Order: sequence, then structure tokens, then C-alpha cells
Amino acid sequence: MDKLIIEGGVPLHGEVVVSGAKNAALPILCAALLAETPLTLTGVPELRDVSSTLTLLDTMGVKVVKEDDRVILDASDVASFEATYEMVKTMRASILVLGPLLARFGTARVSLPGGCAIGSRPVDLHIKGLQAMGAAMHITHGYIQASTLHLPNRRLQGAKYYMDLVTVTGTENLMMAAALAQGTTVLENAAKEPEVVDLAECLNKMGAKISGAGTDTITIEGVERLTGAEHHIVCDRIEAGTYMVAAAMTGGEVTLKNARADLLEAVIEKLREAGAQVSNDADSITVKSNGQLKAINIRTAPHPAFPTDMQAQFMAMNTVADGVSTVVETIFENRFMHVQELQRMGANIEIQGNTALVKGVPALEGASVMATDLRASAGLVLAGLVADGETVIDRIYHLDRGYERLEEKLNRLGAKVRRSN
Ligand SMILES: CC(=O)N[C@H]1[C@@H](OP(=O)(O)OP(=O)(O)OC[C@H]2O[C@@H](n3ccc(=O)[nH]c3=O)[C@H](O)[C@@H]2O)O[C@H](CO)[C@@H](O)[C@@H]1O
Ligand SMILES: C=C(OP(=O)(O)O)C(=O)O
Repeated sequence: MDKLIIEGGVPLHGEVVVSGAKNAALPILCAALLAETPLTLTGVPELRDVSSTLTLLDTMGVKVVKEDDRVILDASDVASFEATYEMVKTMRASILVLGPLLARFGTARVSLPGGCAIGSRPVDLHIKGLQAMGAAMHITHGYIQASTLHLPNRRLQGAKYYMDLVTVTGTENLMMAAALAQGTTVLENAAKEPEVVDLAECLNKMGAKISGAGTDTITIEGVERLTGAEHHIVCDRIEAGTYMVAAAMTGGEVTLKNARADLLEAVIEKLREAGAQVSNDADSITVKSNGQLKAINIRTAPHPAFPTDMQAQFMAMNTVADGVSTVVETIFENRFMHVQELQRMGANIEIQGNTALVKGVPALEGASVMATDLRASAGLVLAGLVADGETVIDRIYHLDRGYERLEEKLNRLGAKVRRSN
């Protein structure tokens, strides 16, 4: 199993180009299932989750042509409407084929994702939303079996649906399904994440009639067919945020290219509060710091508030900041898996329910630690970059799910990171 070995203590300097967003690419790749002609995407990041999604789409009969960051998906001849447990267990975002398959083909069989390291992560709202659009939904033997064959013209019916909780992939699944429904769907309490907006923009280029994406009410006027289009994936705000914290923690100066400050307001505000200098223009962000940071309180919440996907990275930053901070995780019930690993590096953290109390220490010490999920791993990388001596991070396949060429990008900034097996 691959490991990352990090020699800490080097301030990062230079430029790094941010990749396309994993969490936009995954739903948009699944949206290809809705189109009768080929969809061309650029800015698609080279990630394990992306290759898993392409494999899944391939098993369904989607023809995939990939060249660097450009992917052409032709779903004119889909023959299977199933996502197996084997696929879904490696990548929860596989649930995003449910809405498109059901809307276009009237049938879908998708494995229930089950829990994962960060929480139980049910998909009940995806299921209830599709039921509200008239779909027959049954769960048998761990699979969601969905059908519209009893409905007029076998089409989902537009509906008004209020989501009890803000769910990102739930909003995306229902938006894709509603794009081909008969009539108008109104999704209330919808997720406002930039990746939802990017998906809506792509769907509109494909012929959908979606308005309100980026607000909590999304209106989708169903159309009879969608076609291919060309779309460039929005930049990855979480990857950008991770490098911004790296620059701040190591006391360096890093400019992120292909980064949008307007998608990172809560993160930028917190970095400034910690004492880093942040400046930006339309598509780049620069972070500069002398490495002496103040501890800051964090509370995760849906966009535009502070993202849960940046919580572990800021926790790592707080471990070596001056003072005491609280980090409150409100989205996932078990997203503190990095804490015990940070403690192995000398961090002083106490957990009380969904709150971590972090007391800054003068320095972390390199140690052998275990990656448990994607962003927990990112937090450990950041800790390793400032720790005294060598940090060895095991199970880095988690990082490969969401960070494109991580060690190459870090090393170009001066870090000393290598991969070994
Ligand atoms: C591929 C992708 O885009 N992943 C992101 C997406 O995950 P994902 O879309 O899975 O996360 P959700 O927004 O759905 O989850 C938010 C909360 O709602 C709960 N919930 C969700 C759906 C449901 O049917 N029932 C239910 O109870 C979840 O357990 C969680 O507590 O948003 C999360 C929250 O910003 C991010 O951390 C993930 O990186
Ligand atoms: C939790 C994440 O991803 P996923 O929803 O794909 O597990 C993440 O990107 O931090």
C-alpha cells in the first residue's frame, strides 16, 4: 500500500495550478447519462474517483474517450441500468447515476452506499424526492430499485419537494432527474454549493431549463430530451483551500492559479483571522504568512458557511497556532478521525461530542500516522509539512481520491514529499 513520506519544516513558495473540482466532475460525468448525443468535458481532474466513475459509466454502455483533462462521453447506447455494490462501496458518489438513469430510461438499480468513515450518510432524501416525482422506489437486498414504468409516458412528474436537510448530492440527483421530468419541479432548502451551480450550468447547456441554482430554491422546468454540450469543470475550491492552509502554516507565499476567491469567502476570512495575508484577482489567490498564526474557532455548515471538507485542514493549522480554539463539526457525526493521528504527532486536542478543543503546541513531531478518509489525510499532510522530522502517512489511496498529483504540486512549491510502497 502506498505511503507518503514528508520531511517537515520547509516554507512553501511559488505557484500551483488548481485542478477541476472532484465534487463538480463526479455529478457532471453522471449527467452524461441524460444526453442523447456526446457530452464533452474539459478540466476533468485525474483522480481515483473520476476513473471509478468512468469505469461505472463504461459498464453501463457509455462510450468514454479520455485525453488528458478532456473527456467525451457518449450515452447514446446505454444497455445496463445498474450500479453494483462493488462500484458504490468504493465511491459513494455512484449514487449520482440514480436520478439520470431513472429519468431517461425509466428504471435503475443502484446499491445503497452504506456508511463510511465520516458518518452514516443515508440517502433517504434522494429516495423521497424521487418518490415525490412519482417514482416507485423499493429497497431489496441492499439495492434501490426504482421505476417510472407506471407513470404517464413513463416520465417522472414535476413536483414541489422540500428537503429536510441540506444535501449536496441529493440536490444534484433530484435536479438531474427533474431535468427530464414532465412538468415543473421546485426543490426547496436546496444545497447552494458551487458544484451544484456548475452542474446546473452544464445541464442548461445540454438543453435543461433550470433556474435558481446557488440559492435555496431551484426551479426545473422538465424537457423531453437533453443533448450533448461542451463544459469546463469549475475549479476545486477544497484543493485550493488546502494549499492555502499549507502556505499559511509553513510561513511561505503561494499563488494559486485557476482559483476563485468568490467560492472561498468563509475560508479566506478564517485565514485572515489567523493572521495570514490573502489577496486575489479574478482567477488567482495569493496567501502569504510568517508562519505565526493565531488559533481560530471553526464551525462547519452548508455553503456559503465554512465547509466541512476544510475542517481537518484547519484543525491541523490550529494544532500549531497560538492559543486555544474550538472546531465544531455540524455536518458529519464522525469527522474527527484525524484527531487521534494528530495526537500521535504531539497535538493537544480533546473531543467533546461534535466539538474539538484544540490547544496550540509550539511544534508537532514527525510520526507514522494512518490516513482514514480524504480530508483527514489532507490534514495529516499539512501537519507533516510543519512537523519536526519525518512523517509517514499510510493508506494514502484516500488522498488519491481527491487530490491530483499532490506530491508533485507540493514538491514544486519546495516541500520534501515522496511516495513509497
Ligand atoms: C461527492 C460530493 O459532492 N461530496 C460532498 C457532498 O457529500 P454528500 O452529498 O454525500 O453530503 P450531503 O450534503 O448529502 O450530507 C449532508 C448531511 O445530510 C445527511 N443526509 C444526506 C442525504 C440524505 O438523503 N439524508 C441525510 O441525512 C448526511 O448524512 C449529512 O449529515 O457534500 C458534503 C457536504 O458538503 C461534502 O462533505 C462532500 O465532499
Ligand atoms: C467527503 C468527501 O467526498 P465524498 O462525498 O465523495 O466521500 C470529500 O470530498 O471530502
